[in-house]
Amino acid sequence: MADRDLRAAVHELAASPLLLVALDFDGTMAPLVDRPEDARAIPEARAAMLRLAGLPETRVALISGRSLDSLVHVADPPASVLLSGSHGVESRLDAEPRVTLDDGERQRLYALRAVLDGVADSVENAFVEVKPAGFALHTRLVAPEGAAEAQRRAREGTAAIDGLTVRSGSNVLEFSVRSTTKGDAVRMLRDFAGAASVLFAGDDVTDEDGFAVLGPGDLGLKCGAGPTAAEFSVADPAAVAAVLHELADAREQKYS
Ligand SMILES: O=P(O)(O)OC[C@H]1O[C@H](O[C@H]2O[C@H](CO)[C@@H](O)[C@H](O)[C@H]2O)[C@H](O)[C@@H](O)[C@@H]1O
Repeated sequence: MADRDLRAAVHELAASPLLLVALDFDGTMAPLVDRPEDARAIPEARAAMLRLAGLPETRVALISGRSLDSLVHVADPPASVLLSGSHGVESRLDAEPRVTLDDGERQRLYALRAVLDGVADSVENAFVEVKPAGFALHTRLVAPEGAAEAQRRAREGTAAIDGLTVRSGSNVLEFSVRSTTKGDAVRMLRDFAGAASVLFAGDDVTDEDGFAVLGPGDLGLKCGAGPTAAEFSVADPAAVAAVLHELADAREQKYS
């Protein structure tokens, strides 16, 4: 870690009373890969997550756009790690998670599925990922013109369905019948943990909602290039892991 300002901020954060370390998964802990089910945290990031989760007065959370099931599959977090999935729709907070959709939401979900399946079936290598309150149309393996066309048709075909939240991510277009964001997830997890300070790390456009709700005493860490509301940016998941290990070192000293 070469950035002195970031190092100073990490050491300040380490001195906080109850600390929440909230981490996005894909692109932040894990490099992006072709098939969502193959993504895994790099070993250094996983080790940092486990170190921090074992420290006193420190809660670790994963905040992901993935469904909880998918997040658990790829991240394999210990039970003490708090989870927020589907962009804030689902959560696992020291207890079994559950999402119950109302009738209207269920009907919108069926209508959504019909449109997105139609698009994916007609575009080679496009596929739909199922989540409890929505779907992700993946186009990473589709040729660029085909990907743009698939996303255009998906937007057009779902335009008549009320109350949808549509998010564009990395080679993915996501649709949800709920409008929660990662900002809602950060707020909820901060309250649940009773955290005095929060570190939130993320890489994608949807993580900007999480950075936007951070305040004084918190630390926002963007992974990768591009405009961001986060206070600091680092290059890649390895650099995120280095920051997390620095935080764990400093926090271990505080409690030794
Ligand atoms: O909030 P995150 O944890 O960053 O999740 C965002 C989306 O991640 C997954 O899709 C992305 O990663 C895949 C695996 O590397 C990649 O194949 C895909 O192109 C990316 O968009 C996940 O599949 C989505 O459900 C998440 O919303």
